[in-house]
This record gives sequence, C-alpha cells and structure tokens, in this order.
Amino acid sequence: MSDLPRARTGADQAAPELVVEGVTVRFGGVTAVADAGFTVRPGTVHALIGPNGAGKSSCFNAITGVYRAAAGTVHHRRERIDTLRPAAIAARGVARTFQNLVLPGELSVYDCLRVARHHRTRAGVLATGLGLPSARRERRRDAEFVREAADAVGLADLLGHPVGSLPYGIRKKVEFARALCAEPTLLLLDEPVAGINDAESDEMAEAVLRVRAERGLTVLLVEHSMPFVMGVSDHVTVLQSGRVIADGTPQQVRNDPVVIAAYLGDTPTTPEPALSSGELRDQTS
Ligand SMILES: Nc1ncnc2c1ncn2[C@@H]1O[C@H](COP(=O)(O)OP(=O)(O)OP(=O)(O)O)[C@@H](O)[C@H]1O
Repeated sequence: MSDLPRARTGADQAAPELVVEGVTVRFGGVTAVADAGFTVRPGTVHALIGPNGAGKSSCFNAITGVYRAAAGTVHHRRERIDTLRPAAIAARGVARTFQNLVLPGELSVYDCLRVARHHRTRAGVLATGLGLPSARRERRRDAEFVREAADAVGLADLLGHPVGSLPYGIRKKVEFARALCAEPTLLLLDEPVAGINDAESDEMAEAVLRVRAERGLTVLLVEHSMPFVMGVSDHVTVLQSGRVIADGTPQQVRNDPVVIAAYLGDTPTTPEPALSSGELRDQTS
C-alpha cells in the first residue's frame, strides 16, 4: 500500500476535529446507536468499523445532521453541531459520501463535480448571468478546483465522460471527488471501497492518504474491508450493537479479543460475520 505519511506529528495534542459524546440514535423500539463516544484528531484517518447493523451509518447520519440524536452531543472544532441542519453542518466544512451512490448519470464528471461547488459559490445569479468579472473569476476558480479534485482521485482523464457510462469503481471515485469539491476540513466516507475490486481499493487508499497529506484533511470513514481500514487508518473505533466496544490504533484493535469475538458473530442477532478472527489478523498483518 502507500508510502504516504500517516497522521501529522502532534495530532494528539491539537484540539479535536470532532468529538462524539454519549450519542444515542433510536428508530422506534430499535436503538441503532447507544451512548457512543469517540474523538477524531485533526489530520488523522479515523475508521468506524463493526459488524452489519452495528450502527455505523446511523452514527454518520447523526454527525451530519441527517438523523437527530435522541441523546448526546457532537462537537466539530469545539462547536456543537448536533443541533444544526445538514446544510449548516456542511457549510462548516463537514462533507460526506453515501454508501449508495446517487450521482446524476446524465451529467459529465466535470459537471457533476462543478455542481458540488455550489456551497462555495458567492456570486449571485445576476452577476453570473451578466458575466461580471467577479462571477468570471469565481467560475475560473471553480474549474481549477474541480480539476484538482479530479486529479487527486485519478479522474483527470475522465472529466468529459457521462457519469452513468462509467464502471461502478470509477463512480465511487467521482463520489469521493464530489465531496472534495465542497472544500471540507472533515470528510466522512461511507463505505468507500464497497463493491469494488482490489486494485481499485488500493487506488482509493492512495487517494485518501494523498488528500490527507496534501490538503491536511481529517477523514472519518466507515468500511467493512479490513485490508483497506488497516492500511489507511491511524485510529479505529469499533461498534457493536450500537455501542463502542474498542477504540485505539489498528494494531491494538485487531488484537483485541472483544473485537475478534464481535467479528465472529457470537451474538444471535449478528448477521453474517464480515471476517473470521483469523482473517482479521491475517489481512492486517
Ligand atoms: N431508518 C431506519 N429505520 C429503522 N431501523 C433502522 C434504520 N436505519 C438503521 N436501522 C437499524 O439500526 C441498526 C443499525 O443500522 P446501521 O445501518 O446504522 O448499521 P451499520 O453498522 O451501518 O450496518 P451496515 O454495515 O450493514 O451498513 C440496525 O438494526 C438497523 O436495522
């Protein structure tokens, strides 16, 4: 995997990028997330893992304002965000991708990324329509930004292609580049390598580490692929049945008997295990 550097030295001392405390998410009688807490340090790649149904996506949705937590708080750069709407959270520089791609297939890759710049657009409709200098400058800057984002994830040669004509693995990269176009400081990736092959997964890992290194981004990701998680992460939080059962470095987590038991599916309600304990160790060594 990549030679790109891991987290910046001193990340542990800096103020946290994100603090999740006592978060609970309920759907009727189902508690998806139960009193979960973890801290994401700036400039790190932090993974949230756990078996199917552990509450990872629900946790993401509580952080990004898609779901309102029944209890607990989320702070981004010391400001409370769990009371904000999704658009206000995004405007603070928190961007995300989704597990299920919802890209407009008829748009070119360029236009798809360009649309994602709208959060950052300052020029009004009138200035844009009249082609005023401020609007032209902004358009040039947007074009530059789109090209940089495409380049960062290896899409530079595909900007003219309709998104719908591209293979799934490439569309996952478009989704990633689209999130980058919002100029986030914190990027949440929901299953970035689900359904893609090993070579594409390695490219995605390279891209994650590259944007972290070059842009100083903080990345929080949910992913089932242990080789990917162990290859890119500085820190791993493990959820099971909505609760945090382990939190530490990839090395600490992969040797934790509680985590291995969770992946073996030793509770009657846990569906198919994502990995056997042997695989968890083998694939991460
Ligand atoms: N919209 C919803 N309505 C009702 N129950 C839900 C909803 N979303 C999630 N759940 C339930 O909450 C629990 C946690 O689901 P969640 O999708 O957050 O887990 P996950 O760890 O992301 O799972 P996966 O890895 O399979 O995507 C599960 O029991 C799930 O069935």
